[in-house]
Amino acid sequence: MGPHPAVAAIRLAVRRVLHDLLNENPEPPAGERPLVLVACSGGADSMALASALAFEAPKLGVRAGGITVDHGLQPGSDARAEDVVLRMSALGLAPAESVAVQVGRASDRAAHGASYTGGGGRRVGPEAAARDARYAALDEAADRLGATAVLLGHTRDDQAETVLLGLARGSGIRSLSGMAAVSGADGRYRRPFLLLDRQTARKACLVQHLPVWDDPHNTDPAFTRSRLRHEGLPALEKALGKGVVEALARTAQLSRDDADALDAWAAQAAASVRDAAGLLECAKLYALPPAVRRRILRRAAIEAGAPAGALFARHIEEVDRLITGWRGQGEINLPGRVVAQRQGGRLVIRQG
Ligand SMILES: Nc1ncnc2c1ncn2[C@@H]1O[C@H](COP(=O)(O)OP(=O)(O)OP(=O)(O)O)[C@@H](O)[C@H]1O
Repeated sequence: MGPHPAVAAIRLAVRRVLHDLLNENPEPPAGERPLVLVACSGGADSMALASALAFEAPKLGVRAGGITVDHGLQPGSDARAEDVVLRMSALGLAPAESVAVQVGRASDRAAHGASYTGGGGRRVGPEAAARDARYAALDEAADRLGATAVLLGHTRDDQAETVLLGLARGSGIRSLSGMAAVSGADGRYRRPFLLLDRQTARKACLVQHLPVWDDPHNTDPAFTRSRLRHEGLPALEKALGKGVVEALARTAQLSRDDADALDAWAAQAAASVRDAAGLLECAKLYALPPAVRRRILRRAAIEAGAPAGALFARHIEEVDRLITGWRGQGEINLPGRVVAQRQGGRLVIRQG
């Protein structure tokens, strides 16, 4: 008898990613077997992922290890992290490690010297600060251990939530495109479960008798994502039907393809709208479709020193009005002390 369908599904998802990794890296360094790590919180999604990696990796000549990050946000989190390490070891993952980070202040350092500042020192909320600290620690662990990839347990449900959060921000199709299946430096992070629903991951843990830890943050209504998970999405499903999660995940994929195409178009067009001195020509910008023009403006603002995370759609719209709604406006102030100004048919964006 084959494995339970949920177990078969999680294993297939991981096998596909391992095949991709082996195809991309046919020659592992110094003839060693490649190492793939799972980032495991001890929750159902990443425990299911850990079990599937431990099962599939040896069959493909891949070493499988696991890292759990102790954010130190709750009393006893260190003991829980050690417990996750034991569970990962019991699955056969080696190395299996916990890495402690401190979340909260920009001066904090993750263990082993990894640092986080929330991307250029921008101000971050508690959820984002924990995430930044976690990725810094995972990056550091992957470098130190020479791992080819780090697997993350985000599911289709997480993807649907991310799309809705992007939709609510109102900042264009890039923010609707959710999480990428492949991301990070050299495509280090992989999300094998992005097309798999959370219930399947949970079921796979249940039938394999894997104990899972439910993060109290996931049900705490103080957190936006938790409210969305427990109130927003169920209400949408009630109003629109059960297919909503799948449709939102599909929206993510379609939006990502569109956003990538528009980014590529904008990158090409950016050169053709500059004069010999490299300044942006307003008439040429005016002739471009708004989606392409705004991308060029955004890129120019970032190149001038505006921090990407602080640059919102409304900033770019204001700069765009210097092109499309010119009535002699003055300078537009952007984050990072960047100033945009129209001067004699040219758009000048520079740090003031
Ligand atoms: N403390 C942690 N240590 C290591 N990896 C983590 C940790 N927290 C999250 N991750 C990774 O990030 C993924 C997404 O985490 P998140 O908390 O957003 O979602 P989740 O649905 O609660 O996942 P899980 O059920 O695995 O906890 C996890 O599946 C895991 O791969």
